[in-house]
Amino acid sequence: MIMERSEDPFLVDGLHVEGEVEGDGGSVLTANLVLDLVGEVVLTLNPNGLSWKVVETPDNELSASSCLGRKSSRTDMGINFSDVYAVEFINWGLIHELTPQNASPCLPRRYSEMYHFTVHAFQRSKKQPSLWVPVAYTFAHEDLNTCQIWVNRIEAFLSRESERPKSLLVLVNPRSGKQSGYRVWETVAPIFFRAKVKTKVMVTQRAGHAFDLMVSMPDQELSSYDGVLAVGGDGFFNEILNGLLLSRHKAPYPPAPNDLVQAESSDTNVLVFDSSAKNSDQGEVDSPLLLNSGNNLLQLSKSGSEDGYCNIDQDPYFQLPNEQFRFGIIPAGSTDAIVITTGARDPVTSALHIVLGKRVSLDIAQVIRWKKTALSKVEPFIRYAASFAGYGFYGDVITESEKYRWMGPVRYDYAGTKVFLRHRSYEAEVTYLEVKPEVRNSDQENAILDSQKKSERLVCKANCSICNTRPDSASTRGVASPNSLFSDKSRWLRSKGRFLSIGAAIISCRNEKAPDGLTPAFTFTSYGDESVWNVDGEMLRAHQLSAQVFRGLISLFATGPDT
Ligand SMILES: Nc1ncnc2c1ncn2[C@@H]1O[C@H](COP(=O)(O)OP(=O)(O)OP(=O)(O)O)[C@@H](O)[C@H]1O
Repeated sequence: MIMERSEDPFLVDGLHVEGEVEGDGGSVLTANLVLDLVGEVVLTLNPNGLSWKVVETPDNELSASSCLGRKSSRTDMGINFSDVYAVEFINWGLIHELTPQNASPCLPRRYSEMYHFTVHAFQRSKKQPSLWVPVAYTFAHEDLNTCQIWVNRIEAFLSRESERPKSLLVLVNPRSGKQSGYRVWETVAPIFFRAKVKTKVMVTQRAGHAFDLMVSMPDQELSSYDGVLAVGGDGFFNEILNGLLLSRHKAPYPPAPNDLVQAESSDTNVLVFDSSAKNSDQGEVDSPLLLNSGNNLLQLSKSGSEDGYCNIDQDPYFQLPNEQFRFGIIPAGSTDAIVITTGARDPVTSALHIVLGKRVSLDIAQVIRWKKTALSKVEPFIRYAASFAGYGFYGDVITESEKYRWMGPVRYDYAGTKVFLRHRSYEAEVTYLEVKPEVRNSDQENAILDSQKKSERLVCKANCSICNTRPDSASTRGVASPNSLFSDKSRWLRSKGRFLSIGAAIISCRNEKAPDGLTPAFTFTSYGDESVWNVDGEMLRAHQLSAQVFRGLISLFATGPDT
């Protein structure tokens, strides 16, 4: 390798910024620049990122970086492109060039005027590593051209990070939490601006507005975005999720409770799913989308899909599951359960994860209300939930808490305590699919045991190796549906009696501790008339209901620290 040093301020060894990189250590570009608050540094760009070394002069022995909370230049010598979300050319301006020796780091230092550019990245909060905070490094040089070349080269490397979004639809609920949705958006908007992510921001005017927007948005327009962000809480995210999925997700329903008839079997717990049985209310469904489960099973068998997922009439523009289109949440609500289960509850951390293009697959439950009261006709009504569907205690808490919305987030504590003290129980009948443990090889078994040792509460938030290497990995990457299990008559179990509560939490991807424990489908009949379900913070009144989980149905911009 021939190393050439020219009059050019850059030392270039085997430089191919747009292509393969050759050379010792892959160094691409090196130059002397001034790092703001530090002094002169030798800055090097390599395919993975930037690194710098302080040029030792008597004047810059000490860095004053601690004034801005930045690590000392002596320990913080580099940054990976995967952690850089923007580079900005700032033009001519003041640079805090040197810290006089022995001076207090926070005293004014020597200023120079130069051209400069800023590299924006994140660092983990020292107190709470799951929180990310933005950090900026400003480099300066007297020559305009030098700065521009650095900016162009860094931008070229950043543009290779193909997972990062370029265009997002942002829906803001001004009423979220303590009425702070818009303020939260204003806090994080500069991060998107710097990262050059185009945002179309819509502030909702009323409850249901986000739902209507998503339902009516043409698929072509939807596909022009890399994702949709909810600036709000779980209820608001739920509106967006439902607005998007309701007309676009096409799959067979789980069986209605009516479709499950008791088997003439000695085992009274075993139920048989009778796919030929006519639903007593058949014919009373008017919506073409809301077919009864019998019809859906017919479609399933006609589709001939091996995995049981019925891809009927998929829209040419917006397919589901959709790897490219992601949902995102900037938490601004009262509970923010989905953000908490997938990462850190902090708007800035979320925004940084989003611009860096982090991704997790999210399991989504489809909840179908068949009957509202014992006497009502079949009224199939669909809802999707990303975190939770619960009846009994949970339904009563949401009902009670609505009376105290004026209290803000504390309403849940207040309503929860009140409902708990009532100690009610609820009569119901539940049938559910038994999920048999899958046979794993010893490596997978060991990996699971290891992760369990590390943390009892460890949750798999990504398309992790264990989930991806499971024997049924095809069905865990988004095409999963328990429909293929519906016809397995031996798997339906029934439970009848009084319950304090019935709930199902849906957690992103899979919990490694219980990969086989997630009930993929259940049906429910209450003995009383209507019961209230809490479906991701929305009240759903139902007498008969069934639900199924679709694994990895949507992609989410991760907000988690470990993704
Ligand atoms: N402009 C608006 N005015 C009044 N209500 C709105 C408006 N926009 C949205 N909403 C409604 O506000 C409800 C609650 O919003 P959101 O989920 O953001 O906050 P939250 O209830 O405080 O938080 P969480 O759901 O996490 O407990 C949503 O169900 C939505 O329908």
